[in-house]
Amino acid sequence: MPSDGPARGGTAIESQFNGESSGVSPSTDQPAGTAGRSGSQADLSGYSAIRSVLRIRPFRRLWIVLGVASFGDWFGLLATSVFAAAQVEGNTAKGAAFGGVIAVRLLPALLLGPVAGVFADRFDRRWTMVISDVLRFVLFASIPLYALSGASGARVVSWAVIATFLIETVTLLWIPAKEAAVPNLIPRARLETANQLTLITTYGITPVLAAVVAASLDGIVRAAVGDNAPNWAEPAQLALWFNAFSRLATALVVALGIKEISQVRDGAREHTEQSMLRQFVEGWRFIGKTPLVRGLVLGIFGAFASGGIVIGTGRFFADSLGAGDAAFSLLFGAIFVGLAVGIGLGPMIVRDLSRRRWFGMSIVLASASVMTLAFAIHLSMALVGAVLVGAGAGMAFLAGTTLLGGEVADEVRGRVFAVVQIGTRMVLILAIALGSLLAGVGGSRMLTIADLGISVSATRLLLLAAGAAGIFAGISAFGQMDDKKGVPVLADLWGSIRGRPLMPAERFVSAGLFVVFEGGEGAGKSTQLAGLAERLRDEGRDVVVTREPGATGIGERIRSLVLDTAVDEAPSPRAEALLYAADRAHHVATVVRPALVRGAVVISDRYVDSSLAYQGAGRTLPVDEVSWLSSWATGGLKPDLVVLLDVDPGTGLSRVAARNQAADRLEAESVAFHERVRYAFLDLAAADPKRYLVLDAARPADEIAERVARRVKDLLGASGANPGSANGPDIPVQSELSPTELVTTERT
Ligand SMILES: Nc1ncnc2c1ncn2[C@@H]1O[C@H](COP(=O)(O)OP(=O)(O)OP(=O)(O)O)[C@@H](O)[C@H]1O
Ligand SMILES: Cc1cn([C@H]2C[C@H](O)[C@@H](COP(=O)(O)O)O2)c(=O)[nH]c1=O
Repeated sequence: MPSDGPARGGTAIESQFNGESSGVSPSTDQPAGTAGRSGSQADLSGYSAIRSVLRIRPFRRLWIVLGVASFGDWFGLLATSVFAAAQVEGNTAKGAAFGGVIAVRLLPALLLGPVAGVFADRFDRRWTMVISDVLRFVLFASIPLYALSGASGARVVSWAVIATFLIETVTLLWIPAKEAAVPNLIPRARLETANQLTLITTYGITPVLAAVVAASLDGIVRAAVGDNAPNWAEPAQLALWFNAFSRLATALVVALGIKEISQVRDGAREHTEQSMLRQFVEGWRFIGKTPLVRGLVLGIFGAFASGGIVIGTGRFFADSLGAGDAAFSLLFGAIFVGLAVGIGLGPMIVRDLSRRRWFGMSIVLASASVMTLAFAIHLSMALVGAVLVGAGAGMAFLAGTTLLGGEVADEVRGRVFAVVQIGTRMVLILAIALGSLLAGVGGSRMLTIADLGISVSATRLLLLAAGAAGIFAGISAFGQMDDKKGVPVLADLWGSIRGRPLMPAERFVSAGLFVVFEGGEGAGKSTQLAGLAERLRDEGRDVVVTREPGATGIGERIRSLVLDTAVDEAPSPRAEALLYAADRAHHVATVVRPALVRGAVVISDRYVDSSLAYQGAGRTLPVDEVSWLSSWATGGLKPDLVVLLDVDPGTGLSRVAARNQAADRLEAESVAFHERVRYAFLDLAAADPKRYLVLDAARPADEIAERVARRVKDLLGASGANPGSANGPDIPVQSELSPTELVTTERT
């Protein structure tokens, strides 16, 4: 089986990029779930992202030799099987020889796999790779050499089987060493692109190329040397020689050209002091105890199990559609097309979606598509389903490998990869075997429901069950790994596709209460806010009175920029929205949050809703964009209570005019503008009545003050906000944005 999988980068060693990294510094402290992505990465187009990855010399060299070796492996896989079959006479013997070589390739993983990862974490990975490749060179070359020695066909096949077993055993040591080493060559930000590149090379380009070359090799050889070609020029033997020398080339390049692979970090050195048994046990313990890794492993196994069922039942399924072998090949091809689409285009589609979420969602997509196959009544439906199965599986594979590389520590990476690699093989083989066995045994029954004749076949029931199991695995993986708990999944996906993923609320513990006064011009906010503060202070509470814009030094300057008509140049609507957001970000970070943490009652004259009403409805900017901006600026902090003083713009503006001060830039806006603002406020309140207290601002000020005080008192009773203490209570009170409320677009 081709042995070079994706690169799983995580921690980069800066010195490796000297002169070649185009100044991108590696990052080791990205938040969970973002492995493989960063702002800079997201900004790069697919082509320039690939170019920037290939500028990293050690990775470029490795990618080239791995491409050649992968071609050699596919070529070798085809060749060894055909070669073995060619050595014996009769269909049964040929079939046994062909199948024997394939089966023997899978066997070592089952027997020796569990210890392979320990080698990768224990010994120098470069030399593990080099020695493994030299051994593989010798073993691959030994098969055609033995055939040339004149040994009987049966002996040659026996040796081919033994050599293949040994090659696969050595490969088991090589894969985890390579997988665990490559992440150290690539900065996290470029990991996903590196994985795309290696996956497409390994599972897309090289197998196709190998199949084409294998199919045309016979003709090429005959054209070159005529019909009496010497034994060594037999296509199968040539393929084995190529496979052998490609491994020698890999060994040489890794030994002499990619010395960076040998670099070991301190943590890894400590572990080499442990016994192999201890390291082995610790590897399993790590997988069992770490939710992320557990989720990844479960998800990958689930996806491979449903994939295996699809492959195992493929032929029966094609028959159930009334189509034959051609349909089976088409379906198989459709899955590969889907895989390529998922791996190649997936990241461009989902953009900055959390990779942890993407992983679970992709498994659910693949599994749901498996389920739809069960209901396909026409080949065209089945083809669409098969493309989606492939796309989901491809995206899950890419996300999973990137996450494993980016978030599993270097010192256990080899063991984790070994478990994944062995587990997937076992699950795949079992699922294929079980799928074809059950589909064959189960046959198909015709049920008549009402007047409809419905064919219920075991194949379709199996597909249904596999899809359901896959969905279960995907949802479980999602639950274990989710790094944006509570943020609505579909809205997050949709937002990400549009370039605006939702953010989880920033973690912080509030011990206070956050009250905001909102309303149009002259509604009486300042009057009410001052009254409430006074009452609370009289009760001995720690009260912080603040406002937007202009509560801080920076805020004051922003206030002047947006409102002061003496500043000649009026900001454009988008600039205005950004300025308010900047004021808010600074205000929340330096005034509001610290006060809430301390246990104070924070009362603010205006907050996020003003932006939604004025910049959104008033200036007619897209409200969801303004909302996203504010969410980002505040880290998702929402008030506990919004007191909306609803006023007719005519009344409010006349109160303002009575002050005999020059109108600021927004007060000077048209009545229609202020009407839009008023109704936007009312809409916001209607969408979340529990959080709002809407009062008629035309009522007497005292009456309004009473109503506000009563509501705040209730809240203070419920929240336990700290009266007068400079230190918050030990028990945190949740004042954070409830995640479902992040999508303020929904309410507007
Ligand atoms: N309920 C009320 N009835 C009548 N007048 C009021 C009432 N509340 C406040 N006022 C008066 O209306 C004017 C504006 O009040 P205030 O400054 O409190 O409003 P505001 O909403 O803060 O205004 P701005 O939008 O300019 O910030 C003041 O002169 C105030 O005395
Ligand atoms: C926070 C915020 C405010 N505005 C507008 C609303 C008012 O016209 C002024 C603030 O003046 P006030 O006398 O302090 O009420 O700014 C806005 O347009 N967008 C916002 O986010």
